[in-house]
Amino acid sequence: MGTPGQEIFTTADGLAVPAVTEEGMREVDRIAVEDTGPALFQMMENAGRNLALQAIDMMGPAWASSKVVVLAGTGGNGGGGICAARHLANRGADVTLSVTRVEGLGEVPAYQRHVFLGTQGREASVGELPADGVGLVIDALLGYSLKGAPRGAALEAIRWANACAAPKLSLDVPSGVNSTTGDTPGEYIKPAATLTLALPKTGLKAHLTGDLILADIGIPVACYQKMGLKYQSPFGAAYRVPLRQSDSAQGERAAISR
Ligand SMILES: NC(=O)C1=CN([C@@H]2O[C@H](COP(=O)(O)OP(=O)(O)OC[C@H]3O[C@@H](n4cnc5c(N)ncnc54)[C@H](O)[C@@H]3O)[C@@H](O)[C@H]2O)[C@H](O)CC1
Ligand SMILES: [K+]
Repeated sequence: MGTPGQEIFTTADGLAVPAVTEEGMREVDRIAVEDTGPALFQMMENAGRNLALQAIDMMGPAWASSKVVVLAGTGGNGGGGICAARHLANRGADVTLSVTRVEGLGEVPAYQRHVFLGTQGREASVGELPADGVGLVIDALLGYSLKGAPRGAALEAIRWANACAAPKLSLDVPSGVNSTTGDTPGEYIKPAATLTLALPKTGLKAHLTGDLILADIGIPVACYQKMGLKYQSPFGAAYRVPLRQSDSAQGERAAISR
């Protein structure tokens, strides 16, 4: 379920965390949904809440007066972004949500949007997004189900984000990056940080992710054991922990910054 490549992900304490391919992560999801839990609604809520907290950390003390733009796709990745948009708006942040195709939203992401619509947050199409004054862009366009080069409304949103000077925070995987291989078949987001869910993905190369943070979405150890993964929880008392990658690109980055 892990490898290709020699990706080794470790916490600051040196604990190794197993990486999974798209197929491996789908299997985690399947076991959770059909057997151990949590349900998709719960996992997405945990993802979105962690994402909102990470966004607040990135914006610093001025977060409540910063403009946040949340770019959301139609699938599970978008659902986490919409959930984060609600948590931020509930706290009085200035949030604009842009969903690529509202009519294409899956059931759980559509429910997340229904809840978001009860907040003070705004919705806008990509063409209506502010050109400047944005403090943070949350990238929840495409996750581990990316197939080929981004196209259509997702591509338009990636282009808008890449032209925007604000730092980006990607959910699970930078949109446009293949979560298994790290390939970029077309345009892709270049984030300052990536918050990945449950387990790191094999394609999360250091030169693509910015800071890499792992978020707990409530999956029990039994789920990973059923997959035969050697897993020890890296979270301790936290819900988010920074990870280090030891792929060759990180070596290159370290060499450049020395
Ligand atoms: N256990 C977990 O880790 C959980 C992860 N979650 C998040 O869900 C996504 C995966 O969700 P999924 O619905 O499978 O798909 P995506 O959101 O990645 O993609 C949505 C949608 O995008 C379309 N698409 C695919 N390729 C392209 C392309 N090249 N251009 C344009 N559009 C494209 C396609 O139609 C897809 O359906 C995972 O990454 C996590 O963020 C859940 O929150 C729950 C548990
Ligand atoms: K993403």
